[in-house]
Amino acid sequence: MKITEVTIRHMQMKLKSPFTTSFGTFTNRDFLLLEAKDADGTVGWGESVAFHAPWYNEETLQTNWHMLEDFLIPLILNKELKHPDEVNEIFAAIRKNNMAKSTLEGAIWDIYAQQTNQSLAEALGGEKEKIEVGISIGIQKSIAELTALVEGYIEEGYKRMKVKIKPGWDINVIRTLREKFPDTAIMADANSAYRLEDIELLKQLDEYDLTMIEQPLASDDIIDHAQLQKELKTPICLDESIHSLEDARKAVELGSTKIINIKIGRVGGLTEAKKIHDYCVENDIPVWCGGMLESGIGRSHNIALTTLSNFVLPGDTAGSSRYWEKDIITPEVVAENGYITVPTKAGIGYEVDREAVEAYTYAKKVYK
Ligand SMILES: O=C(O)CCC(=O)C1=CC=C[C@@H](O)[C@@H]1C(=O)O
Ligand SMILES: [Mg+2]
Repeated sequence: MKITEVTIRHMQMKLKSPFTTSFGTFTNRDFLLLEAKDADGTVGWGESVAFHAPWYNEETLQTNWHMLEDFLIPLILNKELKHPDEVNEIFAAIRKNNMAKSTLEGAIWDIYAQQTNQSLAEALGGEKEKIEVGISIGIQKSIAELTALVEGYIEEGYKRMKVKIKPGWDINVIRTLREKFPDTAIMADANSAYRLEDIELLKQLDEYDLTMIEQPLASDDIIDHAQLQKELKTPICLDESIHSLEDARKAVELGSTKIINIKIGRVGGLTEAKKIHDYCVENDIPVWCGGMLESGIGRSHNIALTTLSNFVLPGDTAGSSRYWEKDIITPEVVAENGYITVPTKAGIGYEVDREAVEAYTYAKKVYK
């Protein structure tokens, strides 16, 4: 492999429904789409999951563009590569900026899979022909609106509901959902909205048979989570706290988490995501694939990663129609009865709808 050209596009796609978390609400998804071309003409696609503002982590669409233009693309352009794992090693010299790294690395994995005539799932060592997925629902204006949404998604066949919680929108919400949906798998994502002082309130959640509580405490913490997990029956799942295999090892050894939400962008790419998966296999820690409101490109990478054996819990990779009037891939990602069939074509397994890409492109730049 030798990447001879990279195009970065700032994409703007309107979300079908606003997404509210303990950080705030947004109705559009601005993100970077990266198209890499190999010397032999093969084209691979990657997607930055950084948001327009640094609310989920310290990265933004703009910091990603700066890091790709000034550091990451220059390290890769016209360099002979034998395997995408080399990108993880080359980028180790650059501190953090994982979402920027993941954007370019993902496109190179796509090229490698095509050149070796494998689906991205096979290239990663995936085994599944279909993957189980759930739905993540943002904070709603009322509990009635939330329960109506949950009812609708259960009718669509999704079997796991992820709801957001924050102080003042927690116990009543979970109690109502559990009463209305006694047999549905329900999990709560707090996005660091609580403190260790809230331990008595969080312990009340143990009554409702949640599959997990995601990231209840600070986004850079594993110490207080270990303390909290000792007091909770419900498994803690870490998301924002885990940026690397080393973070995962320390959190597991401390007892800070019993489940890990792996997000390719947050951990710096597919190679690191696979390392975390493999470590969790050895330590009996189930994992699942989180979502970042991706377009079909990021969604296709999530699907491929989720085919690895230890992705045993439904992830947040719902169908395209949950997010977009029109996605930028064909066919769109479709979840049937809570399952997505894994594409078998070489690479990400979907065609990119270039007309739709151009229609959503706000700005673009080519690097040669
Ligand atoms: O992509 C999806 O549908 C899931 C999105 C989602 O739940 C999240 C995205 C980004 C930050 C949070 O709000 C939340 C998460 O932490 O998992
Ligand atoms: Mg989360």
